[in-house]
Amino acid sequence: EYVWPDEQIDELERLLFEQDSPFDPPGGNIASFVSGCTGFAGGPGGSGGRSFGAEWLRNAYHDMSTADVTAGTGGLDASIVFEMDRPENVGQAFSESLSFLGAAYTTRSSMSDMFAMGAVMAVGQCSNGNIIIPFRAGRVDATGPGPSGVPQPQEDLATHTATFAKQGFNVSEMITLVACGHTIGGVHGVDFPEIVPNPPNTGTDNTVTFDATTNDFDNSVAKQFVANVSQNPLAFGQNETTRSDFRIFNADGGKVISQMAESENYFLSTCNALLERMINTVPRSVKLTDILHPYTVKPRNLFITPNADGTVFATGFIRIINTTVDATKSQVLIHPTSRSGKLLPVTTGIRNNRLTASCSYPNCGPDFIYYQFNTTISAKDGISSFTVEIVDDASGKTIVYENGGSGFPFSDAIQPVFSLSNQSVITVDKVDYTQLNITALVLNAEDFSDVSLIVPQPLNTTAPLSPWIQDKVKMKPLNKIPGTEYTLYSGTWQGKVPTNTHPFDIVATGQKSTVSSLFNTWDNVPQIFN
Ligand code: HEM
Repeated sequence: EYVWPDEQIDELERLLFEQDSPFDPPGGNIASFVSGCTGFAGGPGGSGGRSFGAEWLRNAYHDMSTADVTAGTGGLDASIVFEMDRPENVGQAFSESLSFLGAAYTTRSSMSDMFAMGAVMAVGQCSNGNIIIPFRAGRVDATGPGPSGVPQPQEDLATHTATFAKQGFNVSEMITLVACGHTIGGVHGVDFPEIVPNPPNTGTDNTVTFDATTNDFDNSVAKQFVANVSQNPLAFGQNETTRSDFRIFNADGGKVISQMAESENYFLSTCNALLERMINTVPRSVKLTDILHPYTVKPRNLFITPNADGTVFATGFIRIINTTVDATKSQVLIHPTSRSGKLLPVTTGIRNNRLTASCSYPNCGPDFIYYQFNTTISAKDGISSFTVEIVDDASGKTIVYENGGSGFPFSDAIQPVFSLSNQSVITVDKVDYTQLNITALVLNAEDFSDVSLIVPQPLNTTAPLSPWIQDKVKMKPLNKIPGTEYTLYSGTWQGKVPTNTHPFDIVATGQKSTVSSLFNTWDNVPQIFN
């Protein structure tokens, strides 16, 4: 069980398991772009005959393709974003993957982790949950292009065998991996006129799909190949030179592809295993985490607002896996602990019927229920953490979630006060700027020499992928709240429109200690429209 918070896990866990969430705008659900695995006729950036699911899978393979497992270099490292103009990377799959998956790129979710997750979601969605590739986090993004090395259809079998061997896959694995890739999507004549020369279906980028069930991650590609009734342009296309699938599927005399054709289960299980290996092929220096699983109990939006009467209002949401809690029969109790470790009065979590979350396709994870709590605490006591108790009213059984023993941290040492904060767009000399105006509560301000508002920004705004820099604004003390040890600070961060609204941090540093409130989403900051 995880201990919350965990900077390496939390954001990726949310993206992977909480795709449909009441807290995220609809566009925040990246899995929705591969929903149903169908082509996106009118979708943004898409045109008929294209499927984002197929593009995300191809994107992950091409990114991984430059791996040299003997040297321990390359692999899934997002270097593809610097390699899009190469002949081996023809087509809009890569720029579209970057724009859709890149929307989730943060200091806590590398682009390469997003590319891997895109493949997981594509295959999960397209197989209708028959393949759930386990996801590990921790991929590290390249800062420039890697060597060439993506296989191309006009190359001969010996070249392909050598290329796959360099990537760590033997001949049977090469056959499997190609069949697993070429079960969705197809060849687009607009990009490969030498393979699909005669527009067969104008208006769909002249696409010829690999098999008759292009929206299903299934073994049709193998079945049709073995039965000799395949439309796969890389197997039976008019151009013999580019029949790479034909040469590869026959590389072992047709053994593996026949096995895949005979058994859908075999097809699915070998694809699962090899695609997992594919997305976990990373430079030797990179250490991936264990397989991600959902938190049983995960807090969200823990806020503190000071009152005028020497108290603070503490509120938050608790996400609970729905098999752990019975919506009608369970009670969820929050046990807050004061700053000094004293137990404060218990408060009951309230379930809101609208606040449920889940992922988007079968088998990808559990459903969640959100409970909200709020409590008023004397500013003298303050708050440091809480535990969550789930009581089954029917049986009287109780489980306490202690987050590894110390409770879930919820500290009033430093907190943004959203009711006193805002965001807006201002125009200076005809240039638009986004302003983030944050007021924060700081306990025992005399302990700190610096209080800063930090909004990570790309180091290089014109590069397709850039590391982050910590764009820092010093916050100024406003006033001490009477009858408390809290001081309000305020700071304004400005960014040129279009602004990168990366989650922001508030950090107070002093000789004795550093306290922080990290990764706060702009969604909680009220907007002012000028
Ligand atoms: C010798 C190896 C391979 C060659 C020569 C090859 C070649 C191609 C070509 C020419 C296309 C058409 C792209 C387009 O028109 O947009 C394509 C599509 C595709 N490839 Fe491969 N491929 C190989 C291996 C793989 C592997 C190992 C995977 C993944 C496991 C994969 C996944 C895909 C997918 C999903 C598409 C469909 C893309 C779409 O519809 O937008 N390919 N491949």
